[in-house]
Amino acid sequence: MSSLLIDNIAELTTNDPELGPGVGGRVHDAAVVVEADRIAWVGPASKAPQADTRYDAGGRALLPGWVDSHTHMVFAGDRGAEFEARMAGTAYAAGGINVTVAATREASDESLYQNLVRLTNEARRDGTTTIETKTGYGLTTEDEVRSARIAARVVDAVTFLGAHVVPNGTSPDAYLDLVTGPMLDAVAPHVSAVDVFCEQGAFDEAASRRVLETARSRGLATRVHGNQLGHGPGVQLAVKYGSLSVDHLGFLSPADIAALAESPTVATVLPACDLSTRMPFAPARDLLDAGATLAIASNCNPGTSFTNSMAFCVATAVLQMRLTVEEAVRAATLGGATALGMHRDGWVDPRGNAQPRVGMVAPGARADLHLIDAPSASHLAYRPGMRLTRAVWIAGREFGQ
Ligand SMILES: N=CN[C@@H](CCC(=O)O)C(=O)O
Ligand SMILES: [Zn+2]
Repeated sequence: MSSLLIDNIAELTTNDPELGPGVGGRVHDAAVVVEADRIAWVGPASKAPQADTRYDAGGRALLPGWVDSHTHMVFAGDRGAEFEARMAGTAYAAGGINVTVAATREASDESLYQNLVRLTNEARRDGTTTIETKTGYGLTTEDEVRSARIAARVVDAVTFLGAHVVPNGTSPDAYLDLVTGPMLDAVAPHVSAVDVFCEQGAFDEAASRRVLETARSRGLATRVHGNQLGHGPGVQLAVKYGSLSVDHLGFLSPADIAALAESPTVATVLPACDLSTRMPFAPARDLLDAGATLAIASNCNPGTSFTNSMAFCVATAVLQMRLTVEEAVRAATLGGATALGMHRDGWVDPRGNAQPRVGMVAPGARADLHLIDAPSASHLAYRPGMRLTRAVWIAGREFGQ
């Protein structure tokens, strides 16, 4: 088994309190040894063991790769005109999803696959080493299974979002029966979780409850799109049903924040989406101060957030949501891993391979690393909009820049 020593690291973010102080577990003048797909050793460069090969980090900062725990990247078509209208004053509404549904149904398998590969390559080049994506632009049994199968070839986690919106020309009751019945049966073998868009114009409290209850009764993990466009029951349902995460969170009551603070359900904020829809920023500061586990994700999709730049999301979370750099980096790495249940060893990827934990740089973790062209992680927010990625390793292999 060949080993790689990365040394001359000015600042290493480990996210491991046993390795360094603060929420980032930072180590200065550090080195890391990678063996095959895992981290074998982490510590001060002066104590680093020998390895087969050496990479000189050149006094730069090394971080865990980004874990993007919320995207919708199996789609076709473009909604630039809708975005332009929104910037001219038209409010975002859930109904826009059906525009992408129509284009996605029309697209060939190959073009959906190629679009997903293009988007995931963009993300990986920019330091994202773990990617979740959702179905939800097919909304027939055949199109949802197709989306899940295509996603399973490319990403690390696939979530079934048949309950995204009621497709045009279908009755809400009939669709709910389908999405909690035959459609779920057909898609379940290809996904690791079920999501529901609990919002006005999508699925109300009773319908969302039924989606979550059915998924739970089948032993599937759940997630919720909640409290995006207004106050609503999304957070409370996610907590009640033990969902892995509830995502968006622009409109939270004190009781919602308290519920998340006391629950293992991860609060996932989506700063690029808040910006791109001109909605209020989710109260990430309040959530952290209350004690909730926080994740930051891109929500890359053609309607509300057409970016997969986690660095942009982190910069926005620092500059606009009042997080410290360490907090934002942790939320975009270990926070995302927790939201996906990948912060522990042994999670199974869509190809059926058991994987080591992600989201930290610690012995035994997957060797997912992101070297930036800066002496410290602070530059991610200090130099907003700059592409700082210098090198990326995914499971120990360097990803081409
Ligand atoms: N909110 C629901 N789904 C996506 C938007 C999908 C779309 O508009 O196409 C989201 O997370 O923002
Ligand atoms: Zn989403």
